[in-house]
Amino acid sequence: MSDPTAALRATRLGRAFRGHSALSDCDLELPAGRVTALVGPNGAGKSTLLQLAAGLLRPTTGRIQVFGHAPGSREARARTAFLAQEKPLHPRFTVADTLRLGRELNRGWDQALAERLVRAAGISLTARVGSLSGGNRTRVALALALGKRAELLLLDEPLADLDPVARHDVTALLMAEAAERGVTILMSSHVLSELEDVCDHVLLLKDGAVRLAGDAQELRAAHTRITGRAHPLEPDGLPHDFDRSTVVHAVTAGRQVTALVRGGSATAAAAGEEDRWISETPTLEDLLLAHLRAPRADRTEAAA
Ligand SMILES: Nc1ncnc2c1ncn2[C@@H]1O[C@H](COP(=O)(O)OP(=O)(O)OP(=O)(O)O)[C@@H](O)[C@H]1O
Repeated sequence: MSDPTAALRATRLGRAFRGHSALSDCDLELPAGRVTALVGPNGAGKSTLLQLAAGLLRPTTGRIQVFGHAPGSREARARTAFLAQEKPLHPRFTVADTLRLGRELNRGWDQALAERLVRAAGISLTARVGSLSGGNRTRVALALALGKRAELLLLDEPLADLDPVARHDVTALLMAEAAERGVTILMSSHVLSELEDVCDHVLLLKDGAVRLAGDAQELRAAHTRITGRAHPLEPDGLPHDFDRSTVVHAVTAGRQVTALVRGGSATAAAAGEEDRWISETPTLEDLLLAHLRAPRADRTEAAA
Protein backbone atom coordinates (compact mmCIF):
# COMPACT_ATOMS: atom_id res chain seq x y z
CA MET A 1 0.00 0.00 0.00
CA SER A 2 1.23 3.46 -0.84
CA ASP A 3 2.64 5.46 2.08
CA PRO A 4 1.52 9.11 1.72
CA THR A 5 4.37 10.26 3.98
CA ALA A 6 7.14 8.45 2.06
CA ALA A 7 10.29 10.53 1.71
CA LEU A 8 11.21 8.93 -1.58
CA ARG A 9 8.95 7.15 -4.01
CA ALA A 10 9.79 5.55 -7.33
CA THR A 11 7.36 4.00 -9.79
CA ARG A 12 8.57 1.76 -12.61
CA LEU A 13 11.82 3.67 -12.44
CA GLY A 14 14.42 2.84 -15.06
CA ARG A 15 17.71 4.27 -16.20
CA ALA A 16 19.84 3.13 -19.13
CA PHE A 17 23.30 4.25 -20.23
CA ARG A 18 23.85 4.01 -23.98
CA GLY A 19 21.25 1.28 -24.23
CA HIS A 20 22.57 -0.66 -21.23
CA SER A 21 20.03 -0.86 -18.44
CA ALA A 22 21.39 0.08 -15.00
CA LEU A 23 17.99 0.11 -13.30
CA SER A 24 14.67 -1.16 -14.60
CA ASP A 25 11.10 -1.25 -13.39
CA CYS A 26 11.90 -0.29 -9.81
CA ASP A 27 8.98 0.39 -7.51
CA LEU A 28 10.02 1.57 -4.07
CA GLU A 29 9.04 3.71 -1.14
CA LEU A 30 11.36 5.02 1.53
CA PRO A 31 9.61 5.66 4.84
CA ALA A 32 10.34 9.07 6.35
CA GLY A 33 12.51 9.20 9.47
CA ARG A 34 14.10 5.81 8.90
CA VAL A 35 17.63 4.73 8.06
CA THR A 36 17.58 2.52 4.96
CA ALA A 37 20.47 0.29 3.97
CA LEU A 38 20.93 0.23 0.20
CA VAL A 39 22.82 -2.95 -0.62
CA GLY A 40 23.64 -4.95 -3.71
CA PRO A 41 26.57 -6.37 -5.65
CA ASN A 42 28.94 -4.14 -7.63
CA GLY A 43 27.08 -2.72 -10.60
CA ALA A 44 23.62 -3.44 -9.12
CA GLY A 45 22.49 0.15 -9.64
CA LYS A 46 22.89 1.66 -6.14
CA SER A 47 24.80 4.78 -7.20
CA THR A 48 22.46 5.21 -10.14
CA LEU A 49 19.45 5.20 -7.80
CA LEU A 50 21.11 7.69 -5.43
CA GLN A 51 22.00 10.00 -8.33
CA LEU A 52 18.44 9.81 -9.65
CA ALA A 53 17.13 10.70 -6.18
CA ALA A 54 19.61 13.58 -5.95
CA GLY A 55 18.50 14.91 -9.33
CA LEU A 56 21.93 14.41 -10.93
CA LEU A 57 20.52 11.89 -13.40
CA ARG A 58 17.13 11.78 -15.06
CA PRO A 59 15.11 8.58 -15.38
CA THR A 60 14.90 6.91 -18.76
CA THR A 61 11.53 5.44 -17.79
CA GLY A 62 9.10 5.79 -14.88
CA ARG A 63 9.39 8.41 -12.21
CA ILE A 64 10.93 9.24 -8.88
CA GLN A 65 9.85 11.83 -6.32
CA VAL A 66 11.40 13.29 -3.19
CA PHE A 67 8.79 14.46 -0.67
CA GLY A 68 6.37 14.61 -3.61
CA HIS A 69 8.67 16.76 -5.78
CA ALA A 70 10.85 15.99 -8.78
CA PRO A 71 14.52 15.53 -7.76
CA GLY A 72 16.49 18.54 -8.94
CA SER A 73 13.54 20.89 -8.39
CA ARG A 74 14.10 23.77 -5.97
CA GLU A 75 11.84 22.15 -3.33
CA ALA A 76 13.57 18.76 -3.56
CA ARG A 77 17.09 20.23 -3.61
CA ALA A 78 16.45 22.31 -0.50
CA ARG A 79 15.40 19.20 1.43
CA THR A 80 18.04 16.77 0.15
CA ALA A 81 21.78 16.36 0.73
CA PHE A 82 23.88 13.98 -1.34
CA LEU A 83 27.24 12.48 -0.49
CA ALA A 84 28.72 11.11 -3.73
CA GLN A 85 30.86 7.97 -3.75
CA GLU A 86 33.94 9.83 -5.02
CA LYS A 87 33.42 12.72 -2.53
CA PRO A 88 34.12 15.49 -5.05
CA LEU A 89 35.66 18.40 -3.14
CA HIS A 90 37.89 21.17 -4.42
CA PRO A 91 41.46 20.05 -3.54
CA ARG A 92 42.90 23.59 -3.38
CA PHE A 93 40.28 24.83 -0.95
CA THR A 94 40.98 24.73 2.75
CA VAL A 95 38.45 22.94 4.95
CA ALA A 96 37.22 26.37 6.13
CA ASP A 97 36.77 27.51 2.47
CA THR A 98 34.79 24.33 1.79
CA LEU A 99 32.45 24.94 4.71
CA ARG A 100 32.12 28.61 3.68
CA LEU A 101 30.91 27.45 0.29
CA GLY A 102 28.39 25.21 2.05
CA ARG A 103 27.15 28.22 4.01
CA GLU A 104 26.84 30.37 0.87
CA LEU A 105 24.95 27.72 -1.06
CA ASN A 106 22.54 26.55 1.63
CA ARG A 107 19.96 28.65 3.37
CA GLY A 108 19.52 26.52 6.49
CA TRP A 109 23.28 25.94 6.89
CA ASP A 110 24.45 24.95 10.40
CA GLN A 111 28.04 26.21 10.63
CA ALA A 112 28.44 25.12 14.26
CA LEU A 113 27.48 21.54 13.42
CA ALA A 114 29.73 21.39 10.34
CA GLU A 115 32.72 22.75 12.29
CA ARG A 116 32.03 20.41 15.20
CA LEU A 117 32.04 17.38 12.88
CA VAL A 118 35.31 18.44 11.28
CA ARG A 119 36.98 19.13 14.63
CA ALA A 120 35.68 15.86 16.11
CA ALA A 121 37.59 14.10 13.33
CA GLY A 122 40.77 15.97 14.35
CA ILE A 123 40.87 17.88 11.05
CA SER A 124 42.23 21.43 11.03
CA LEU A 125 40.04 24.07 9.39
CA THR A 126 43.17 25.49 7.74
CA ALA A 127 44.18 22.20 6.09
CA ARG A 128 43.90 22.00 2.31
CA VAL A 129 41.38 19.41 1.18
CA GLY A 130 43.88 17.97 -1.31
CA SER A 131 46.29 17.18 1.54
CA LEU A 132 43.75 15.15 3.55
CA SER A 133 43.61 11.36 3.69
CA GLY A 134 40.70 9.66 1.89
CA GLY A 135 38.92 9.03 5.19
CA ASN A 136 39.30 12.64 6.30
CA ARG A 137 38.01 13.90 2.95
CA THR A 138 34.96 11.73 3.60
CA ARG A 139 34.55 13.36 7.03
CA VAL A 140 34.65 16.84 5.43
CA ALA A 141 32.17 15.75 2.74
CA LEU A 142 29.90 14.41 5.49
CA ALA A 143 30.15 17.70 7.39
CA LEU A 144 29.14 19.45 4.18
CA ALA A 145 26.15 17.13 3.73
CA LEU A 146 25.02 17.28 7.37
CA GLY A 147 25.64 21.03 7.74
CA LYS A 148 22.94 21.55 5.16
CA ARG A 149 20.39 20.31 7.70
CA ALA A 150 18.54 18.41 4.99
CA GLU A 151 15.55 16.18 5.67
CA LEU A 152 16.78 13.43 3.34
CA LEU A 153 20.41 12.29 3.33
CA LEU A 154 21.52 10.28 0.30
CA LEU A 155 24.86 8.75 1.20
CA ASP A 156 26.87 6.69 -1.29
CA GLU A 157 29.19 4.41 0.70
CA PRO A 158 29.77 6.89 3.53
CA LEU A 159 31.69 4.31 5.59
CA ALA A 160 33.97 2.98 2.85
CA ASP A 161 37.15 4.96 3.59
CA LEU A 162 36.77 5.26 7.34
CA ASP A 163 38.83 3.55 10.02
CA PRO A 164 36.89 1.44 12.59
CA VAL A 165 36.63 4.22 15.18
CA ALA A 166 35.52 6.75 12.56
CA ARG A 167 32.96 4.24 11.24
CA HIS A 168 31.60 3.85 14.74
CA ASP A 169 31.43 7.63 15.26
CA VAL A 170 29.77 8.26 11.90
CA THR A 171 27.15 5.53 12.33
CA ALA A 172 26.34 6.89 15.82
CA LEU A 173 25.97 10.36 14.31
CA LEU A 174 23.65 9.12 11.57
CA MET A 175 21.50 7.21 14.09
CA ALA A 176 21.23 10.36 16.20
CA GLU A 177 20.24 12.44 13.16
CA ALA A 178 17.42 9.99 12.44
CA ALA A 179 16.28 9.52 16.05
CA GLU A 180 16.51 13.12 17.26
CA ARG A 181 15.73 15.09 14.13
CA GLY A 182 13.65 12.64 12.12
CA VAL A 183 16.08 12.78 9.20
CA THR A 184 15.52 10.12 6.52
CA ILE A 185 18.70 8.40 5.44
CA LEU A 186 19.37 6.19 2.43
CA MET A 187 22.92 4.86 2.59
CA SER A 188 24.64 2.39 0.35
CA SER A 189 27.19 0.08 1.88
CA HIS A 190 29.03 -3.17 1.33
CA VAL A 191 29.86 -3.43 5.06
CA LEU A 192 26.91 -5.67 5.93
CA SER A 193 28.07 -6.43 9.47
CA GLU A 194 27.82 -2.76 10.41
CA LEU A 195 24.36 -2.16 9.00
CA GLU A 196 22.54 -4.13 11.70
CA ASP A 197 23.12 -1.41 14.30
CA VAL A 198 22.39 1.60 12.16
CA CYS A 199 19.68 0.62 9.66
CA ASP A 200 16.05 -0.22 10.37
CA HIS A 201 14.97 -0.58 6.77
CA VAL A 202 16.44 -2.46 3.82
CA LEU A 203 16.54 -2.03 0.07
CA LEU A 204 18.45 -4.71 -1.83
CA LEU A 205 19.13 -4.23 -5.53
CA LYS A 206 20.36 -6.91 -7.86
CA ASP A 207 20.80 -6.64 -11.61
CA GLY A 208 19.11 -3.24 -11.58
CA ALA A 209 15.94 -4.45 -9.86
CA VAL A 210 14.59 -4.33 -6.30
CA ARG A 211 14.93 -7.83 -4.82
CA LEU A 212 14.22 -7.25 -1.13
CA ALA A 213 12.61 -4.27 0.55
CA GLY A 214 11.07 -3.52 3.90
CA ASP A 215 11.45 -3.14 7.62
CA ALA A 216 14.60 -4.93 8.77
CA GLN A 217 13.02 -6.61 11.82
CA GLU A 218 9.96 -7.74 9.87
CA LEU A 219 12.11 -9.18 7.12
CA ARG A 220 14.26 -11.01 9.67
CA ALA A 221 11.14 -12.42 11.36
CA ALA A 222 9.82 -13.56 7.98
CA HIS A 223 12.86 -15.80 7.47
CA THR A 224 14.50 -18.63 9.40
CA ARG A 225 18.10 -19.77 9.40
CA ILE A 226 18.33 -23.51 9.78
CA THR A 227 21.45 -25.53 10.43
CA GLY A 228 21.82 -29.28 10.52
CA ARG A 229 23.71 -32.28 9.28
CA ALA A 230 23.95 -32.31 5.48
CA HIS A 231 22.02 -35.09 3.80
CA PRO A 232 24.68 -37.14 1.96
CA LEU A 233 22.49 -37.99 -1.04
CA GLU A 234 21.13 -34.50 -1.74
CA PRO A 235 23.31 -31.99 -3.66
CA ASP A 236 22.12 -29.10 -1.45
CA GLY A 237 22.38 -31.18 1.73
CA LEU A 238 18.76 -30.60 2.70
CA PRO A 239 16.39 -33.52 3.44
CA HIS A 240 14.80 -35.13 0.41
CA ASP A 241 11.26 -33.90 1.14
CA PHE A 242 12.20 -30.36 2.20
CA ASP A 243 10.19 -27.69 0.37
CA ARG A 244 12.87 -26.16 -1.88
CA SER A 245 10.56 -23.33 -2.92
CA THR A 246 11.07 -21.76 0.53
CA VAL A 247 14.88 -21.85 0.31
CA VAL A 248 16.56 -18.53 -0.44
CA HIS A 249 20.06 -19.98 -0.28
CA ALA A 250 21.72 -23.06 1.20
CA VAL A 251 25.40 -23.71 1.74
CA THR A 252 27.18 -26.83 2.91
CA ALA A 253 30.45 -26.78 4.80
CA GLY A 254 31.85 -30.19 5.57
CA ARG A 255 28.97 -32.21 6.98
CA GLN A 256 26.87 -29.22 7.93
CA VAL A 257 24.27 -27.39 5.89
CA THR A 258 23.02 -23.89 6.65
CA ALA A 259 20.03 -22.52 4.81
CA LEU A 260 18.03 -19.33 4.87
CA VAL A 261 14.39 -20.14 4.28
CA ARG A 262 11.27 -18.06 3.92
CA GLY A 263 8.79 -18.37 6.76
CA GLY A 264 8.96 -18.34 10.56
CA SER A 265 10.53 -21.01 12.75
CA ALA A 266 7.76 -23.53 11.97
CA THR A 267 9.47 -23.97 8.61
CA ALA A 268 12.30 -25.86 10.24
CA ALA A 269 9.88 -28.57 11.36
CA ALA A 270 9.29 -29.25 7.68
CA ALA A 271 12.77 -30.73 7.66
CA GLY A 272 11.06 -33.66 9.38
CA GLU A 273 13.82 -34.15 11.91
CA GLU A 274 13.37 -30.94 13.84
CA ASP A 275 15.27 -32.18 16.87
CA ARG A 276 18.39 -32.39 14.71
CA TRP A 277 17.98 -28.97 13.17
CA ILE A 278 18.76 -25.71 14.84
CA SER A 279 16.47 -22.95 13.71
CA GLU A 280 16.92 -19.30 14.55
CA THR A 281 15.99 -15.83 13.39
CA PRO A 282 18.69 -14.67 10.99
CA THR A 283 20.80 -11.63 11.68
CA LEU A 284 20.41 -8.84 9.15
CA GLU A 285 23.80 -9.82 7.73
CA ASP A 286 22.66 -13.49 7.30
CA LEU A 287 19.51 -12.30 5.58
CA LEU A 288 21.27 -9.93 3.20
CA LEU A 289 24.08 -12.37 2.39
CA ALA A 290 21.62 -15.14 1.52
CA HIS A 291 19.63 -12.86 -0.76
CA LEU A 292 22.82 -11.56 -2.36
CA ARG A 293 23.92 -15.16 -2.99
CA ALA A 294 20.52 -16.42 -4.10
CA PRO A 295 21.00 -17.81 -7.60
CA ARG A 296 17.59 -16.91 -8.89
CA ALA A 297 16.14 -13.53 -8.14
CA ASP A 298 12.80 -13.61 -9.84
CA ARG A 299 10.70 -11.44 -7.56
CA THR A 300 10.77 -8.69 -5.01
CA GLU A 301 10.27 -9.66 -1.40
CA ALA A 302 8.78 -7.16 0.94
CA ALA A 303 8.04 -7.19 4.63
CA ALA A 304 4.33 -7.60 5.28
N1 LIG B 1 27.79 7.27 -16.26
C1 LIG B 1 27.66 6.01 -16.68
N2 LIG B 1 27.88 5.67 -17.96
C2 LIG B 1 27.74 4.40 -18.39
N3 LIG B 1 27.39 3.37 -17.58
C3 LIG B 1 27.17 3.64 -16.30
C4 LIG B 1 27.30 4.97 -15.76
N4 LIG B 1 26.98 4.92 -14.43
C5 LIG B 1 26.71 3.64 -14.15
N5 LIG B 1 26.80 2.87 -15.26
C6 LIG B 1 26.55 1.43 -15.33
O1 LIG B 1 25.31 1.17 -14.66
C7 LIG B 1 25.40 -0.03 -13.88
C8 LIG B 1 25.08 0.28 -12.44
O2 LIG B 1 26.16 1.06 -11.91
P1 LIG B 1 26.12 1.69 -10.44
O3 LIG B 1 27.35 2.53 -10.31
O4 LIG B 1 24.81 2.32 -10.22
O5 LIG B 1 26.25 0.37 -9.54
P2 LIG B 1 26.55 0.25 -7.97
O6 LIG B 1 25.54 -0.72 -7.43
O7 LIG B 1 26.61 1.58 -7.34
O8 LIG B 1 27.98 -0.44 -7.98
P3 LIG B 1 29.21 -0.37 -6.92
O9 LIG B 1 28.81 -1.21 -5.75
O10 LIG B 1 30.34 -1.00 -7.70
O11 LIG B 1 29.46 1.06 -6.58
C9 LIG B 1 26.79 -0.59 -14.13
O12 LIG B 1 26.69 -1.56 -15.17
C10 LIG B 1 27.60 0.60 -14.58
O13 LIG B 1 28.64 0.21 -15.44
